[in-house]
Amino acid sequence: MARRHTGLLLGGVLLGLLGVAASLAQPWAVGELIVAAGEGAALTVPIARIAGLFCAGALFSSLQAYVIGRAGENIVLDVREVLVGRLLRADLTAFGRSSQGDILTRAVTDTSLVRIALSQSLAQLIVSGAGVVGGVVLMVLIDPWLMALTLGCLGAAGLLCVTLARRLRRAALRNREDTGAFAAALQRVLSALPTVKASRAETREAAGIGGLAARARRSGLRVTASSALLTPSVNVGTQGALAVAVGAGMARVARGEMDMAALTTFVMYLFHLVSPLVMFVTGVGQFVQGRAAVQRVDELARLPQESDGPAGREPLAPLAGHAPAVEFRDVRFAYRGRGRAEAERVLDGVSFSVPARGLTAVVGPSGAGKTTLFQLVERFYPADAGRVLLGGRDIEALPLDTVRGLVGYVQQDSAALRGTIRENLTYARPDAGDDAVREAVEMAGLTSVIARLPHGLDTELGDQGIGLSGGQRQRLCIARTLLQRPAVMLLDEATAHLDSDAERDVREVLRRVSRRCAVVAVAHRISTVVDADRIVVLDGGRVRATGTHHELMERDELYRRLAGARPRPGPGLAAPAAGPGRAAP
Ligand SMILES: Nc1ncnc2c1ncn2[C@@H]1O[C@H](COP(=O)(O)OP(=O)(O)OP(=O)(O)O)[C@@H](O)[C@H]1O
Repeated sequence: MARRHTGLLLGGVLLGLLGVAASLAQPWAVGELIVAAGEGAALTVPIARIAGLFCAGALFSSLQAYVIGRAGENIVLDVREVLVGRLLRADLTAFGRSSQGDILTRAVTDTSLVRIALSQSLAQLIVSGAGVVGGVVLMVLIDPWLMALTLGCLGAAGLLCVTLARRLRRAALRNREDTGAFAAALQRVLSALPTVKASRAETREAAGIGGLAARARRSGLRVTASSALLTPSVNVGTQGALAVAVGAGMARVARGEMDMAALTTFVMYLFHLVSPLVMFVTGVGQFVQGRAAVQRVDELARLPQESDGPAGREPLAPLAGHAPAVEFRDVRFAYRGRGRAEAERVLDGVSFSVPARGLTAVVGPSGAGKTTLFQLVERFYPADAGRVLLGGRDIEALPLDTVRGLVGYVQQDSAALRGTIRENLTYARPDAGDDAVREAVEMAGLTSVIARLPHGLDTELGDQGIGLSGGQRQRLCIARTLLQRPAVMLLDEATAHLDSDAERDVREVLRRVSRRCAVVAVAHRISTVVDADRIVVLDGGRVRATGTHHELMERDELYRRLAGARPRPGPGLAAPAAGPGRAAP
């Protein structure tokens, strides 16, 4: 990515090198001034030359700082754009393994450090390195013997710096990780603040997060200690070199092996070497710290991505009428979660089909795999074996965009986003007109709710839709999905938060929608699905029975239990009796 901005970076480096050239010429110009003064010649030209070189040096170095800073901001923008794109298209299994706080730290703070590593410090290294090399070469030309002595002192300081830089890099990486852990812990509690308060866990959490902040401080101090040692070690080296150069140089002048102008020029170069040397070493420090951030950003950018499926976009034609809208054929699936060697199978040979029109309900005990079925239809995860078909076509053979355009999904936790109600409604179809929005709102039974809000459709909601009740949020999500006009609508516990009146309304909505497309609803409350055209009973990742409410009440024991009916007496199903261990309440 830095390579894309080579032009600006090279321009900045060139300006920096011009600045170096101007400052390297300054001691030479001072030497010329001394010679001219010694000979009693006119001083106007040498003084003007020195002034010109000072101004040019200052101009070039400030231009360099601006151009390099600009390249750095451009690089950060590119990195962030790519990161955001990759995060939004990340594979959900891989995404689930990362902590969101750590992702945020990498995307926000580490990318800023990347700028320093890839632009400022890199350019600083090149420019100040050139200043050091240029100065050393000129000093060798003036007096190689004196320069050899000086280099001895600088070399010792250089070795120390390399050791410190290595330590700094390790400390910086550790510090970035500790900062990420702190952010992750903070994000964890902020996203569940009401739970934290209700559990009276504020003090405990504050202590835990405070501990992580203290750990970040400790590794930050190690970074500071290593970088604080870097610059003084160069200073000691250059001061030692200066003392040696002046002492040995004066002895050479006294012996007549060197003239005073040459020694002055040499010492001035040595002074001039200090600044680029310090900058070089600071640049090394920043660069190694930035490299630690680059490594973390790079890891984030490698997050596995969802595959788009076949190239191109297939038109969102309604599904063919003759084929089932959705069909599961012997589907097996297990979540590959964090550090689980052997993932537990969640779906174990599921087969059933959903007609192109009508209401199909999926019921079953908690953990039976109902939500997982929906996740596979949305292609959030691929099936391990078997096939999921959409309108008779294997979803793996359809472009991802087409699959998600055809399928509308109202999640169990009714996700609403920060923004206005209108923005939430048109999220899946930003071009929806007012009439379409009104129709969807009406169908989802939200008209009166919105009419009571102070700004109607333009009322702002907080994070996760704060500002609406759970049931209202759920209906908002239903309206959003309706607006998308999907061929298959998946509703996960769409009536869980509704009272019986609202539930009756939503049931009516589902009935109406199911005349237009296939509706598949997961429900715990059997009352929501009694009038479903077909009910699939899922248990332990397998389809246990299918049929209408009456058929299942007749023949399926689990369904009767879910429906809250009295179990029929039969083998192995004795009516509950109070045993000796059970006390009456
Ligand atoms: N992202 C995930 N990673 C790992 N395991 C998961 C994940 N999501 C669900 N599971 C596991 O898969 C199993 C089925 O979960 P699923 O959410 O499909 O059940 P469900 O029938 O919808 O349950 P409920 O009615 O309680 O919502 C559960 O045992 C659960 O622990």
